[in-house]
Amino acid sequence: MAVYTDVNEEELSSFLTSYPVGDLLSYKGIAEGTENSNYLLHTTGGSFILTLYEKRVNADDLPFFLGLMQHLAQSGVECPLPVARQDGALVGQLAGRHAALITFLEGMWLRKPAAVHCRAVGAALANLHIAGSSFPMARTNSMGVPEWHRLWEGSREEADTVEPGLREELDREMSIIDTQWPGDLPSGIVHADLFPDNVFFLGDQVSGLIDFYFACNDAFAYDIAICLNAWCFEKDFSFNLTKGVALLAGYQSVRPLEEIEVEALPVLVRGAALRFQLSRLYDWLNIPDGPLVKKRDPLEYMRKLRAHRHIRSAKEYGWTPVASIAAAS
Ligand SMILES: Nc1ncnc2c1ncn2[C@@H]1O[C@H](COP(=O)(O)OP(=O)(O)OP(=O)(O)O)[C@@H](O)[C@H]1O
Ligand SMILES: N[C@@H](CCO)C(=O)O
Repeated sequence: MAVYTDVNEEELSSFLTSYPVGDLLSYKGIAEGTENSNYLLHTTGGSFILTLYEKRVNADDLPFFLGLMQHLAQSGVECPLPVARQDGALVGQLAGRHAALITFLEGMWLRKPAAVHCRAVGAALANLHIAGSSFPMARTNSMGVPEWHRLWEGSREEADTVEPGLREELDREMSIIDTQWPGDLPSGIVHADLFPDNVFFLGDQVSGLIDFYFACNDAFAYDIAICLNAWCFEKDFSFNLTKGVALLAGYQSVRPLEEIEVEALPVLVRGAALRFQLSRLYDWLNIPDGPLVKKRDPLEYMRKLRAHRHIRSAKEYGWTPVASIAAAS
């Protein structure tokens, strides 16, 4: 559970007087998420999510994240709308943290997404990429390759305590990525963390995307690579090609991939697995255990990474040219 910061009723009620949301009826901490503290609020004005930003979110980035949500919501992407305070600001202060209120989205995230959901998420991702192109702000990826080195430096010495041999294996992965990571791919606003728990569904339709706190400017195909990792593996760590086909076809139904992106896909997928392997390993080794903190499996992405080593082409992830998708449908 991720409630790092407790909020009492009195301070919350006082905080809410700055927002046009009426009076507090009830609130409770949300037992999911790992980065920030989240509360579900019911007020006389409706239901909202209150987020208190914890240490990994830089306060200077909040105008970008909240402005992006506002821009995407206004461009037809289903995502929460930040609620402005009476003075127009989107960010306030609560319990010693920067805090924001966003609208509550109906729907639920899927523990076992099927191919039909992978297709829908692929299309939603491409819509986000297109809608993001008119967003005027930019943000460097704070979880890009330079940060992977920092995470690795902070984990390397103790890596073998998690699994013998991990240090040598990840040293090799880091040097492969350093030499093969592509530049100059089509880029723009990316979500950078579009895992199943960040996509809500009503039936088979996407009802909303949440958690834009890693969003940044980066290669569109890297965002697809993150989704292939997060959506298309089975519990036994085998890659489900049917889901890969569906996700990529959904994406290409909105934005066909350029050849340069198709060529780069295998190394991007491998790098995306490395990114989550490193952040989870770092957290596993460096964040103190606590009853309200859920740390994620530090080896899940290692197993995915190992599966990627055998893959050489985008076709093995399910990519097919747009013309053959059209001919088949
Ligand atoms: N707008 C929303 N509408 C409904 N529920 C929401 C909304 N935003 C967040 N939630 C709920 O809060 C949970 C945590 O939110 P979120 O994923 O943003 O937190 P986080 O700490 O940043 O987590 P993560 O580890 O995924 O980065 C979600 O799983 C969801 O249940
Ligand atoms: N989606 C990330 C958590 C950070 O948002 C992970 O599963 O490691």
